[in-house]
Amino acid sequence: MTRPHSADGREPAAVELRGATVRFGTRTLWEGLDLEIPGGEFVAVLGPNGSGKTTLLRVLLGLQPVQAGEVLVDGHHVRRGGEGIGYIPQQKAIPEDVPLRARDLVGLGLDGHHLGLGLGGRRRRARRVDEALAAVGATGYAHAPVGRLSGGEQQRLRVAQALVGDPRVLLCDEPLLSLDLAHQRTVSRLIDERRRTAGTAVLFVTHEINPILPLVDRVLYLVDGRFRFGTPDEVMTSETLSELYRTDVEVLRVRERLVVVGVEESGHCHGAVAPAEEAVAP
Ligand SMILES: Nc1ncnc2c1ncn2[C@@H]1O[C@H](COP(=O)(O)OP(=O)(O)OP(=O)(O)O)[C@@H](O)[C@H]1O
Repeated sequence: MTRPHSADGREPAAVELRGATVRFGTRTLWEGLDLEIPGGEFVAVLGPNGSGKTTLLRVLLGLQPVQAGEVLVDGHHVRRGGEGIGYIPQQKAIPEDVPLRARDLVGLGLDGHHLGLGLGGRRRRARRVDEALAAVGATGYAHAPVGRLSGGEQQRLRVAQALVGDPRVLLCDEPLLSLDLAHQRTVSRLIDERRRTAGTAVLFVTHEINPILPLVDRVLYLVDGRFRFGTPDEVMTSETLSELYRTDVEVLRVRERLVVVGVEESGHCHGAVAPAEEAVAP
């Protein structure tokens, strides 16, 4: 894909939203969203259930139209099936009878890539798949039927599938769920390495910022149509979160971890403790 340059010859941002607005019927999910994310940046996308985090990823994938504004990936207006994006979707178990081996699933991430025809092309493709499997520690089950693998094993394959095509932008929807601590570290390290060596921009949706906090350059925090975009030090403060949630929220730093007090969420917590648990913070 050719990369258009701006008038001053600079490379375009990996991701750019200008005044983007999404509405479902009469409900405005968010409006006037401006984001400019250069290659190599790691952005955590936070917010309570239903605040529109997954919808933002769907917008970037060209699966969800915006009602106003512009959305560009690598300088091109997004379209469904566009190149250059790797996507780790929110986890759903793969049905047991899906007739795919682990390496076939990873290979799907190369569909649409032109690696050449004939034996040479097939070899290049196989090598890329082998490397991606090895990177997530999945070589040992490369030939297993995917439906028989555990949730964590399947998740590592999704990560390999998203990375195998060398994406310019990597969209991750809670990719650490159901991974044990060792594999959470493997996967975060892999994503971090990719953005450092290949300049891939990362948008990482999560309810739990602490495992990735050292990697995060900026945070996009969405709450009920309001949003804030900035460094963790700018966004993860009592003042900013109290404004966003329109209630008193306290952000504490405890041994390099962020503890958000006063925000109750159903389902998950992003380093948050509900008021009844406040005393737990050591
Ligand atoms: N196609 C659609 N039509 C109508 N409403 C939709 C559609 N897609 C999403 N929504 C609504 O938009 C809101 C945001 O959904 P989204 O999945 O983006 O939230 P989220 O922040 O990722 O939530 P979670 O943390 O629970 O995963 C939800 O209330 C959802 O029901």
